[in-house]
Amino acid sequence: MDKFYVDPIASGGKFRLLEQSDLPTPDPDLQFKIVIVGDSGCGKTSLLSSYIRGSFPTEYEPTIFENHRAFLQDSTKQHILTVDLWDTAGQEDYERLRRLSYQDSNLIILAYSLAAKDSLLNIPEVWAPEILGFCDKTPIVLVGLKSDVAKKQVTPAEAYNVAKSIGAVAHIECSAKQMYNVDQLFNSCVNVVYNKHQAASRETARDSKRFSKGHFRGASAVHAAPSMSSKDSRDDSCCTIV
Ligand SMILES: Nc1nc2c(ncn2[C@@H]2O[C@H](COP(=O)(O)OP(=O)(O)OP(=O)(O)O)[C@@H](O)[C@H]2O)c(=O)[nH]1
Repeated sequence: MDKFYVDPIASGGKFRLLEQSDLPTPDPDLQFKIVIVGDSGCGKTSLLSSYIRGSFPTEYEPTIFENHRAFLQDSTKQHILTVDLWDTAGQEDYERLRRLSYQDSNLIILAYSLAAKDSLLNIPEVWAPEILGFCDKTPIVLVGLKSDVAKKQVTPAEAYNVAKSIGAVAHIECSAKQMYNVDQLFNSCVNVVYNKHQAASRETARDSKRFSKGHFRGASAVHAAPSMSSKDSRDDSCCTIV
């Protein structure tokens, strides 16, 4: 069995993280929000630091809440994406605050530590139900952190089964400490949000073409329009807390 998998929606493009100093104008309609959640101490903050700053934090400080804005360019250099990365608290004390983070998210990175079996067991027990409660249409990427540890407590088969059971679009192992697979993880995540956005734009363009050609004239148009709009709202992966 493969250690990792990446569904087609999480692959295809290559996105390069840009320095703030050489930043061309970002595309205003290509703005995405990615939230990372998982057990306290599983390595979420270190992963984000490793990706954005290229450095591994030496001290552990429990996160309450933190945001990072990243700009990425696609390989054709036609688009600049704005990606807001939301770091959340794994600690129970900050549960209420964390739950506010899910609003309008385009993707959830659900993290566990390869050095702590409980953190994987908590994926279906704690984290998947919490995510489903707030944004049941938002895609999930499962990530196993601390892949550098000598004694792993999680087997590839166990992680694979959990990933499949929660419907994750990808499962990847990373090490923030060794910078292993970190760029690949975020590239997959950005592919998911970008591919979904492009698919939705193509759908909208097709719909307006059909309307402009008059395909929805007459009685059938009255029925077709509402069902299309309800499908659009189901396909929109953002979640809203009410
Ligand atoms: N060996 C190893 N240790 C890591 C790695 N990533 C993080 N750690 C260590 O794990 C501990 C917790 O890391 P954090 O990134 O702060 O964990 P967190 O998930 O953000 O924790 P909370 O803020 O409490 O939710 C720290 O002592 C890190 O040094 C890694 O890739 N390998």
